[in-house]
Amino acid sequence: MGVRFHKMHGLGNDFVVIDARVAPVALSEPQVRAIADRRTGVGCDQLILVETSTVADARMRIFNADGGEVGACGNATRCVARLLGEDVRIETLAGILHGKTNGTGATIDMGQPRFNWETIPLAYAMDTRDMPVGWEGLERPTAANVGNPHVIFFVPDTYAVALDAIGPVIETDPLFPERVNVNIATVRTRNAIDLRVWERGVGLTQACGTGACATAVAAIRLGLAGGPVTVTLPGGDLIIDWKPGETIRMTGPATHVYSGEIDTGWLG
Ligand SMILES: N[C@H](CCC[C@H](N)C(=O)O)C(=O)O
Repeated sequence: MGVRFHKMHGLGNDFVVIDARVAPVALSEPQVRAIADRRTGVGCDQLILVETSTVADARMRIFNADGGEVGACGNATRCVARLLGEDVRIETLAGILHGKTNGTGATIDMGQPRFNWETIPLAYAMDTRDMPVGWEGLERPTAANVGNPHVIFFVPDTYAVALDAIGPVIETDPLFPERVNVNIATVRTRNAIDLRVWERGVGLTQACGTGACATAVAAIRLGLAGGPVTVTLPGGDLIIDWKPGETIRMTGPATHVYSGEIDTGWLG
């Protein structure tokens, strides 16, 4: 008797999705890490548990590859929407999200962004539009919470930044009590942004849906862009639409690769 799962991804940000609505599944942090391991496990950036909900069509729980449970995952939300149906409401730790599937993906209403330092959260008060901090040449970022914490640096060339080196330093800086997702963005036009992300609890990913949301919203808030914004990540494009006072709409692909079964004997 094993645990059935769906291997899915959004622009290469990949997931093991376990539908636990019929038979509940409880996984410890070490078990999540074991499943996420790309050599000895199935391999994924995040493990997603789909459970029953009393307030929505289903509840989505999100676990990073390091085993930690977090509040939001944009790319996985599109994948879960495709599993659930055409027009769905998904309960998450960050609130109830509304999703509509289309041809090869989905549009998700990701809720309203938050900007106050306490909501990011930061360890002490500061203006999150232009933060008086810096790390090895990356200066004056901005921050947003879109169900999870993001710090965003606007730079001339995102691909010139050694994100694999500086990402973990910023992710674990004491300024961020819950750690943080690190976004390095280049605004190409008012409707086009290049983005790379060092994800909290994972590392470099091919795409980050909440990172694209946080970055597009930050650019619009700072007057650098106007919605809808095409955010180009290493894995491809997401379309983010937002105006101040509105909720964020994210549109992009969601791919089902295969379904399989994890041997619970191995899982321990
Ligand atoms: N690493 C994120 C969760 C997954 C976000 C990303 N995969 C997305 O598509 O939004 C965090 O710890 O908040």
